[in-house]
Formats: sequence, C-alpha cells, structure tokens
Amino acid sequence: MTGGIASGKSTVARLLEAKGARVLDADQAARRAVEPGRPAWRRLREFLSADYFLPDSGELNRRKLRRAILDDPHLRRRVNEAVHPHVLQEMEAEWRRAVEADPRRPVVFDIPLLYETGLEGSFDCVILVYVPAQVQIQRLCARDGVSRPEAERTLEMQLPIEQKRAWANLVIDNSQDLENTRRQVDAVWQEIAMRSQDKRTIHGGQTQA
Ligand SMILES: CC(C)(COP(=O)(O)OP(=O)(O)OC[C@H]1O[C@@H](n2cnc3c(N)ncnc32)[C@H](O)[C@@H]1O)[C@@H](O)C(=O)NCCC(=O)NCCS
Ligand SMILES: Nc1ncnc2c1ncn2[C@@H]1O[C@H](COP(=O)(O)OP(=O)(O)OP(=O)(O)O)[C@@H](O)[C@H]1O
Repeated sequence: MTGGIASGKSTVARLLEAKGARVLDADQAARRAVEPGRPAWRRLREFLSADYFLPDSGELNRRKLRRAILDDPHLRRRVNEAVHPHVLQEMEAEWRRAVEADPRRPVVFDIPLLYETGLEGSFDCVILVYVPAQVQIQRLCARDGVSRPEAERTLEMQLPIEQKRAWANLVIDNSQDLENTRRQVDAVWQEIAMRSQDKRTIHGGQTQA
C-alpha cells in the first residue's frame, strides 16, 4: 500500500487491520532504524552535524531534518541511502515473523516511497490511497501545522500522486468522508482475500500487498 504524504495511508491501514490484515509500516520501521546507536543512526552521524541530534538522548531532531531534506535533494539522497537499506531489513524481518505467526493472514506493507524506491515489483499488488494533490496539501497543513509553501515543497519530494494512480493495481479514493473510504476498503479487502486464496491454491504461499 502506498500514497503520497497525508493521503491517508495510516487511516486506511487502521481500516485494513480491523478487517484482519497485518500492516507493516515503513515510517515506523524507519523511526526504529534511526534510534540512537542503531547502524542507520551511526551512518547519519557520519555526515549530519551534531545539531541534527538532541543533546541528551542523541535522538534525531526529526523536525530539523525534515526541513533540511525539503530544500536539499543532495542531502535527501544521502539520508535515503543511509536509512532505506535498514528500513528494508527491518520490514523483511517483520514480514518473516508475521508469516511464521500466521501464514494465512494477508500482510500489507505501508510504504510511502514505494514507487520512488522502485519496490513496486516486489509485491503481489499495489494499493494506492489516493487524494488529489490539493487535498494532500490541505490535510498536511491541518495535521502538521506546516505552511502551504512548505506543504507544496514536501509534495515535490515525491512522485506526483496522479502518476501513482496510473500505476497502481487498486485505488482507494480517500478524498470523501471516512464512510466512503470504509466502503472502498471493504471491496479491496475482498480482492486481497481472493488473491490470497489464489496464491495459496497455486503456491500454498503467503500473500503480501
Ligand atoms: C525526514 C524525517 C526525519 C521526518 O520525520 P517525521 O517524523 O517528521 O515524518 P515521518 O517519518 O512520519 O514521515 C512522514 C512522511 O514524510 C514523507 N517522507 C519522509 N521521508 C521522505 C523522503 N526521504 N523522501 C520523500 N518523502 C519523505 C513520507 O510521505 C512520510 O510518510 C523522516 O521522515 C525520515 O527519517 N525520512 C528518511 C527515511 C525515509 O525515507 N522514510 C520514508 C519511508 S518509505
Ligand atoms: N477521509 C478523510 N477525510 C478527512 N480527513 C482525513 C481523511 N483521511 C485522513 N484524514 C486526515 O488527513 C491527515 C492525513 O491522514 P493520514 O495520517 O492517515 O495520512 P498518511 O498518508 O498516513 O500520512 P503520512 O504520509 O504523513 O504518513 C490526518 O490528519 C487524517 O486524520
């Protein structure tokens, strides 16, 4: 599952979990990967100055880094190179634990940068949580208290959501009210359940979306 920033991935993830899916969240995996002392944190310390880390805990100053990568694509690339490999390792390990715990339970990976990192081919199907860019901006400003220009620059860090809509297998349009989204999640869940069944029939394996 992917989307754009503030398109509603976490909102849809909660609805899919309520249907029985195991959802693995790349943002949470990235948060764990940069905890003080972890390999990705050490990589960041190699090129980020001390003021990017909180003095007492050594934790990443997320707000400061988020602002910095907005305007500096070179820095964003270095941060991505330092963090993404460890996010993938974290998610792979989480996926194996999920499959061991319950091989029949569909697993959904919530990956904001799925297309930006070229990972879409690793999954049985791609679900896009879609809202028009203007709705992304409006919700991002409301949720994070960022200015409209900052929200617009944040969207520019990602591929256009209309492009992702053309590529995705399944689209959940989250631009209306939650009830409307919930109905679409019900339909997508049927599709996931069917694909899981087909996959088990053909390979007796585990489905991931
Ligand atoms: C920049 C950081 C510190 C900002 O932390 P913060 O808590 O404010 O935001 P959070 O991590 O919840 O991310 C919110 C959203 O920002 C967008 N975003 C985050 N990092 C990036 C990036 N490198 N490129 C484009 N968009 C990004 C995504 O849509 C994400 O869902 C953090 O996002 C980070 O460490 N990013 C680099 C790792 C990464 O690429 N994470 C995305 C996982 S796919
Ligand atoms: N259908 C909806 N109607 C109105 N507001 C919504 C709807 N869906 C989500 N929101 C709100 O929009 C904001 C973004 O939603 P959410 O946090 O789920 O997006 P996200 O894609 O997970 O964000 P991020 O990319 O930052 O992880 C939140 O404040 C959420 O409460």
